[in-house]
Amino acid sequence: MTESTSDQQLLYVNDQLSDEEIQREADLYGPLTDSVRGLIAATLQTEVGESDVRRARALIGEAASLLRAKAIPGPYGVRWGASGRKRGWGNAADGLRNAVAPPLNIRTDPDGRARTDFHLGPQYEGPAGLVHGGVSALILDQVLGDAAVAGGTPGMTGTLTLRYRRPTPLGDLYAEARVDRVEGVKTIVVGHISGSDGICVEAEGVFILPRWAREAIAEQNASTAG
Ligand SMILES: CCCCCCCCCCCCCC(=O)SCCNC(=O)CCNC(=O)[C@H](O)C(C)(C)COP(=O)(O)OP(=O)(O)OC[C@H]1O[C@@H](n2cnc3c(N)ncnc32)[C@H](O)[C@@H]1OP(=O)(O)O
Repeated sequence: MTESTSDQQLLYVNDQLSDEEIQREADLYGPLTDSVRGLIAATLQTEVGESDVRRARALIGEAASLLRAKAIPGPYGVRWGASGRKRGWGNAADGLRNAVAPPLNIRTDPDGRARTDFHLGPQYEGPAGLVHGGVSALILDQVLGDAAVAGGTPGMTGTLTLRYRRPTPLGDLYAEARVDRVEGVKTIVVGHISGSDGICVEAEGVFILPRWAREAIAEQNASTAG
């Protein structure tokens, strides 16, 4: 195992928070994230005068100092509470505390399906009025990955193949994914993003349970059996 792999594993933490504490945190930080999302869109769209822009900068600086007065030193990681409820709240695609992430609210089924109705505002623009292709890839990576998790075969993205069939308009969109097949440690998932005119982007992903996770599971199984 490399040093960076073991560093990464340290960011998977069971912090034993109760469901009530987790909900309290979600109720506190979710609206904060939404406020910052609003700020990102306002920053992009504002046409106020120079002095108001300067004043806004000062206010944002003040808010950032207030929040940084007590903060974790690095990434949020992935955390589990006492009941097993998972929080990937730093996730760039759907983290509850990450204002860069569009609010995806992905729903899953245990048969390996995931879907989400979502809205992409002007901050996700690539070509004029259209969704940036990298943003579509980000969302499909997450939705396909969540389908693999839901089906009981989680993994890191090994390969993600996309076909951009038609331009994806900003605004209200839908994405879905399903596990197509499992081949040993590889889970092959297919999915798409669609807009009001139909499917815009199709995706196929190969999700692989990494070697370190396979070894950890094998060790755990051996110690349970012994
Ligand atoms: C707990 C685990 C994490 C769970 C995360 C849940 C997140 C949920 C949300 C997720 C959404 C967000 C998700 C993200 O953003 S994940 C972030 C983006 N992805 C990465 O950073 C992955 C980086 N790569 C790796 O970590 C390793 O290379 C992986 C883990 C992919 C394989 O390294 P490993 O050492 O394990 O591989 P192996 O040599 O034993 O080979 C095993 C098998 O795999 C086949 N193969 C190998 N590489 C590839 C490839 N690139 N495409 C297709 N196939 C590949 C290989 O031929 C063999 O097949 P077979 O011979 O058996 O047929």
